[in-house]
Amino acid sequence: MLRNCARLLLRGTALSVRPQAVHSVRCSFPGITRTFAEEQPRDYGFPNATWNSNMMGLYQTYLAQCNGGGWRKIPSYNTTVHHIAGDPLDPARETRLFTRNLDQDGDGFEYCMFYNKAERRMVCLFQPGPYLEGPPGYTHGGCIATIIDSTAGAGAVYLCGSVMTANLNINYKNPIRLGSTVIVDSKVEKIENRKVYTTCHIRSHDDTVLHTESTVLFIKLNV
Ligand SMILES: CCCCCCCCCC(=O)SCCNC(=O)CCNC(=O)[C@H](O)C(C)(C)COP(=O)(O)OP(=O)(O)OC[C@H]1O[C@@H](n2cnc3c(N)ncnc32)[C@H](O)[C@@H]1OP(=O)(O)O
Repeated sequence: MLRNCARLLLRGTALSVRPQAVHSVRCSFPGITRTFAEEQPRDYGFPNATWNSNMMGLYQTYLAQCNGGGWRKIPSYNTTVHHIAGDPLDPARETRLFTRNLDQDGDGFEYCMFYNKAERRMVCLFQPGPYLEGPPGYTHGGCIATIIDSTAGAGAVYLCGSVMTANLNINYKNPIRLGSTVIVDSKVEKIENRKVYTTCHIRSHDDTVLHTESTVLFIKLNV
């Protein structure tokens, strides 16, 4: 049963999304204007007005490396597919991805991801919002664990297909100020049968501060 649930959850999180809510969103930034078709689910990995200048600068830097530089931008939706035969979830029920569960842009997890298959890396540009507070003014450790798990998990999924987190170890080195921009950099180091070993570091936007170092073990499900 647990295994089936895991399959359903992770199959959904992998590479496709349920075409669900109707969104009509316009994002305008210097050089970037996008209007989303009504029936298209919103890709939350595109800039919005709450992104600070460091977030925008890094976004443009990674985006530039998507043209022949080995990177590609990963779409980010607010829900996962669970309309699969035998799904124990009620198909009529709305679910939301934990990291995309707030309605107001900027309040919670603001992030976008870029994937480099050759380097087995998934990089997440992350700007924690005010509703992720732990210590006054700083990001809650559980939220930091979440963005590590999500980034390393996405990297494992893009390389290996459906996986489930089995173990997550974090050394918290320096607190992350709310509203700042950090780089979550994960890498698949080793694959042994069903076990996918990853490392993940979080550094400040300018690479001067190491916030966390971590290892995450994922177990492949569809083997
Ligand atoms: C694009 C979008 C991407 C989104 C990414 C999303 C990231 C978020 C991911 C999550 O949040 S997942 C939710 C949190 N994780 C869980 O709830 C997992 C709960 N645990 C389980 O479901 C099962 O324990 C698990 C699927 C991980 C493994 O159960 P299995 O029955 O499939 O495997 P098994 O126990 O036989 O172990 C398989 C191998 O892994 C090893 N293993 C399992 N758990 C381990 C562990 N904790 N530490 C070390 N090794 C472990 C185990 O020893 C064995 O090694 P060997 O093949 O060498 O014998």
